[in-house]
Amino acid sequence: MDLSNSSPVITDPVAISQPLLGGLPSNLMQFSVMPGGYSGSGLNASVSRLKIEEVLVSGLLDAMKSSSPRRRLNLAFGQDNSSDEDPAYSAWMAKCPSALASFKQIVASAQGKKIAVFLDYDGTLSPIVDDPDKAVMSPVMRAAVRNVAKYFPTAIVSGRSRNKVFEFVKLKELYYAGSHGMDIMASSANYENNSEKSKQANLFQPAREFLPMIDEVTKSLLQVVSGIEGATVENNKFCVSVHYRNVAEKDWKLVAGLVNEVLEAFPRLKVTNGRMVLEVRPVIDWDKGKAVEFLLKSLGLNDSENVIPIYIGDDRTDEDAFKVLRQRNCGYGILVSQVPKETQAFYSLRDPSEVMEFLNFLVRWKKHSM
Ligand SMILES: O=P(O)(O)OC[C@H]1O[C@H](O[C@H]2O[C@H](CO)[C@@H](O)[C@H](O)[C@H]2O)[C@H](O)[C@@H](O)[C@@H]1O
Repeated sequence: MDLSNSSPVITDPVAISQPLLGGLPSNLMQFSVMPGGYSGSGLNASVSRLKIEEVLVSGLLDAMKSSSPRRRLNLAFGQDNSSDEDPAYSAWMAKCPSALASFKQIVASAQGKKIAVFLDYDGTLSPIVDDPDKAVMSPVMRAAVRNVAKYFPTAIVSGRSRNKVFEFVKLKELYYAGSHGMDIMASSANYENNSEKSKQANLFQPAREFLPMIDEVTKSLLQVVSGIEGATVENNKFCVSVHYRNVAEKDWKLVAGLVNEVLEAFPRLKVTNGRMVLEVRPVIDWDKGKAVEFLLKSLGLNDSENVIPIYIGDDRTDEDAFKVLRQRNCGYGILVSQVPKETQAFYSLRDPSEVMEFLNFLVRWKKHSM
């Protein structure tokens, strides 16, 4: 499929019009990007403004998870079952049951249908670590993903840049959507030695217009956080991450304040809060959910009667994908979490090791049902 002209470039809400979609294949016309968050003639200031309290709460929750004394003790003994004993977690599990325990129901509903697998990267395929450059995927996890891709169309949908996540995953047989879905390679063949022209033809980059702005904001962010110990900035091509995982808690507010200040000069960018990371990205109506819809459509898997998409992710940005699956009333979102969270997912898994187990279950089930 040639997607070379299909990236609708958005410069101005008023300028959004069909001619921009000239080269988009007709079945993908619905994937035009509308500006999200614009209010009237300008941007609502709250769109880009970060709620500093939110940074504190979500950062603290994340920190608590990795530092609770009981969990540290359990980990030291090679087990991590602390959340089993927590009544709040058990109550949550009743609403969002384990995808391992519910495996039979999941595959029963997929009988005679085609499963498509969508996987987030950080916190899903690789454990969360302090240094984002060291978030490698274990060889056993890679083998599990490779096996899954032998039987089911499989895509990685990550906040990382597409190239970076490919460097971690290293599997040419998958589809990749980087930058929170804003950089989609709709053909796995393009990780072979194909020409630049053919690679471009299969790219869908709805925020291409924002590249210079992202480079510019990266420079400003690097400058403002340079004095804060532990703060780092990661350019993810169509979005930027400001990491505060290694920043002293007393300075989290400062980091959030500085990011807010920088964004005053970039009204077409917004910021959201992930796992101890502030994610700056274009204000366009495009997210991981839209990316999943796009991939389903472009891979010929849009038949919701006969295709069961399974999306596994751990982060807030994955909620957009869970929501899409709920709204389509097909497939399952699976949240990776060790703490109760408000979610649109149907099922849960506790950590990447359970994700691997689930993927292995899928492969075994498929082999036996063939
Ligand atoms: O959509 P994802 O693939 O989950 O990407 C979201 C962010 O993931 C990475 O940051 C997270 O993982 C790091 C490594 O474990 C960790 O150090 C950091 O605190 C986490 O937030 C990535 O580095 C970010 O750029 C992504 O936005």
